[in-house]
Amino acid sequence: MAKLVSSWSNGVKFIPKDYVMPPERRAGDYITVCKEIPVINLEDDRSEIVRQILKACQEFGVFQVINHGVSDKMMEDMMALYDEFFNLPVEDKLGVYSEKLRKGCTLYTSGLEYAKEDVHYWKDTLKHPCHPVEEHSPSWPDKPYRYKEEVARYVVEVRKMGFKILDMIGEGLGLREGYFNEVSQEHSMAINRYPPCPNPSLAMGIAGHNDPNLITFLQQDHYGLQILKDGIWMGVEPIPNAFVVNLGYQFHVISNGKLKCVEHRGLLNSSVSRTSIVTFLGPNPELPTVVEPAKELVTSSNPRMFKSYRYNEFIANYLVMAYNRKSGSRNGYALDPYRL
Ligand SMILES: O=C(O)CCC(=O)C(=O)O
Ligand SMILES: [Fe+2]
Repeated sequence: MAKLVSSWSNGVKFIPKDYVMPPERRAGDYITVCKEIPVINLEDDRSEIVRQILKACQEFGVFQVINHGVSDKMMEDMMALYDEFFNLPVEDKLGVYSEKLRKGCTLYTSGLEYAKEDVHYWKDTLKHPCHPVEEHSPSWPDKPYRYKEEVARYVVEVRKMGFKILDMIGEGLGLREGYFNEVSQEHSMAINRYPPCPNPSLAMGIAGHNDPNLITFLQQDHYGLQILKDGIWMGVEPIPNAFVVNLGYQFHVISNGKLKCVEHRGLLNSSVSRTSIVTFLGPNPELPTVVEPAKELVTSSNPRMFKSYRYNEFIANYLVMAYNRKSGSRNGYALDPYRL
């Protein structure tokens, strides 16, 4: 518990040695904010939105949405809730704390397994499954007392928005309605907390990665999220109450390479705590759900790019690779075993 960055870093003037990244794992050069990442208004005309979303997925694999139906009040309340959660006394968080990521509701620090890391990340994360709410909410934190009620409402609203966006991507790709039902059964959340860091250029919040799932919806308060595009790291502008939507590996496979999945990372700042509230939709990692390129998207001019595989096997393999990943490994390496 004492290992949580949020419980020991307040007021520290220097970064402990085991948080100093070797030079090749630091942020390095980047473009602070990329103004080209599309911001899509979900109250526009539907066919126009479908066109914009598809273009964004083809060019970037990421976009932001505004007027998405999740109320400003709900989003602000969620940020306030997590601020309170991470500031709770240690005793109140013990019930969910673990030294490594595990199934179910977990509060952990740094990467996937603190004890095995040579250098740690300046981040704490609360992660839990969300859907069906009645099944999972008993495992969520007991404090703040309003946690279960507020998060349950957020889960419902984000889910509505998520499936609406999935429908529109499906329509843009020419897939039948409900195409993504099987591959979006798992709905989980991760709330990342990056306390202020006395020297942000030496440490790292979360290293470059692709999300393994289908699609991710991220709410952020301050700057820190960056994407890798054409070999250059670029910041994603924090727009109050917008969601950043990024595609995970499964979308790249199902779209037969037509849509990009984007590599991204999280940087730190020296003055404020940053929080990201992240919702993941994807296949259930426990089940042998088959993932493969949609038959509609395989043509003689766009031959099949990936073998079919079972998602539970993919995720087991992904985790092994994530644990063993060397810095600088190529974007998309986790899909290599399945490429044709
Ligand atoms: O905190 C962020 O902005 C990025 C978090 C993220 O990429 C993740 O939780 O998968
Ligand atoms: Fe991510």
